[in-house]
Amino acid sequence: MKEIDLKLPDSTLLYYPNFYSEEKSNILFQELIQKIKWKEDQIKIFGKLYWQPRLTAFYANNIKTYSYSSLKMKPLPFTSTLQKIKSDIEKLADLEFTSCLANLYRDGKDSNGWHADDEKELGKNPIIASLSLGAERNFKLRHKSNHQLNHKLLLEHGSLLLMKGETQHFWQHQIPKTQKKIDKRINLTFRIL
Ligand SMILES: O=C(O)CCC(=O)C(=O)O
Ligand SMILES: [Fe+2]
Repeated sequence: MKEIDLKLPDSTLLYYPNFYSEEKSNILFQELIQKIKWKEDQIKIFGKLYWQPRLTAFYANNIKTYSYSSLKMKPLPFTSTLQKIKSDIEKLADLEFTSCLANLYRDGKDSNGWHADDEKELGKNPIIASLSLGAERNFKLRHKSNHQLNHKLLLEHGSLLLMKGETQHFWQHQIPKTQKKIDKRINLTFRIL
């Protein structure tokens, strides 16, 4: 499988543009759009409630909750499709994930603001596997101590991005809004909790 090492400092970022074929990705996209229990959540920022600019769902094979942005997500049991995707990714990454946070970006107005996946429950150097399906979106990275040090990666349909090592310690990432008229995008981030 084609592997692209982004080779950014203080990080390990590996990109697999064709983790799933176009045909397989189309099938998975349709299944996940229908079967995932997508919901709209409110998050609190400095005491004020806002709708999160995307839909989310949380799945796991344990009962550990995931907390971020004042949200506490209780897991649902993995669906068979998610379980299959999880095991495909585990073969490549050579480790086992417990949990999956799913994101649905309905259009270009949906987004995910600057953050690092550095919550305590993920451990010291978390390994996160991020699968993209549907519309392509830009993934932006910036170094925490120098925002001039940044990178842009187009996350393609059927692609997988592995974030490892000290990436979450030194870097933030985001999916910015876009003015372009674009369709839905699903992102699955597999994690160990
Ligand atoms: O949608 C993406 O590619 C990124 C999602 C993300 O960063 C997250 O859920 O923590
Ligand atoms: Fe993230």
